Amino acid sequence: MEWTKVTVATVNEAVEAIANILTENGAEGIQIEDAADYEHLKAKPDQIIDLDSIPHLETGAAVSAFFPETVFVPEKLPLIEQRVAQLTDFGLAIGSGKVTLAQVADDDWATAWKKYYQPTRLTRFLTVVPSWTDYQPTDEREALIRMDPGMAFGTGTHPTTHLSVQMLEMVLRGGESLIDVGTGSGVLSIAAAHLGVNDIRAYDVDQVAVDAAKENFALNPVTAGIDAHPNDLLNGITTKADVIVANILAEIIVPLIPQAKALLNDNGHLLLAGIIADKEALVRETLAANDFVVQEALHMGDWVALITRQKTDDD
Ligand SMILES: C[S@@+](CC[C@H](N)C(=O)[O-])C[C@H]1O[C@@H](n2cnc3c(N)ncnc32)[C@H](O)[C@@H]1O
Repeated sequence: MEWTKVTVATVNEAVEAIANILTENGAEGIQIEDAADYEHLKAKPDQIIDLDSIPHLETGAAVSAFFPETVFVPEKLPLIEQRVAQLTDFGLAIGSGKVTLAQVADDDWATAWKKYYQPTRLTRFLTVVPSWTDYQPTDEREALIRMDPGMAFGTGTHPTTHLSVQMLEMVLRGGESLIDVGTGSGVLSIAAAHLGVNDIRAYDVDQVAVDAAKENFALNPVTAGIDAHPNDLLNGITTKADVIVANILAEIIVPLIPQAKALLNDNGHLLLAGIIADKEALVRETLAANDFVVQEALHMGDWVALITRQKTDDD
């Protein structure tokens, strides 16, 4: 079968939003090349991957989407171009936003993105591993997150996911309850289970993500019994949790903050990632207005992640 490959030239901060636009318009696979990821990989001496084997960009980012023959892509293009251009209304830089088309054979894209996705050590104890490799832990304390990302965001190697897993490792001690808002491929729930959380609820507004998360939970013995559910943020959720984690764009985090305030147990933590540096002030203002204090800020490239908790009488 032949596929139409639509590539949008962009920059790091718009990658996720553009991938969403392409998926919503019928793409059945997404491939992301991001110079920021490659820079990040280059900086990590403990990386397991063969860097020379990775196709990469020197600057900027490119999001490619693969459309099956059943989709007439030229008809979709004006809408895709318009929606990409509108991302600037949300304060996202989109780079050139130039859209190009190519015809590719089935095997080309299936193997291209898999080649780019290699075992990656996210923290000292957690390594994310594509489900089709037979990678084994190098020491007894290394736990594996096995993933087939399918169409959902989150191979586990994106800087915002990386920061989220680091926050989980810093905050969790074992035995907590946790809500994963915007679970995507389920990677953060799997990480949380490895770190000892025994009550996990995973939600995503996108049914494709919910299905991918369920499949990935089944791939990992540690999350084998856990379910994922469709839900918009925390609307309608009434059961409290010790930790709420969300790796979503800042604009979506803002309405989440008051919801999280109502659903956190005493001494609980709200962990926020997916915040581009320009939006950090907006998120911090909303946190302060809802009586959260920022305990720690983590940075990777232009991305910021915040470990927060409710204010106490001692603050
Ligand atoms: C950046 S991805 C993060 C995926 C994964 N948690 C990770 O860290 O790799 C953001 C996810 O949030 C989901 N999302 C976006 N808006 C949402 C909303 N209003 N409610 C729930 N999920 C949402 C998207 O569908 C996407 O799967």
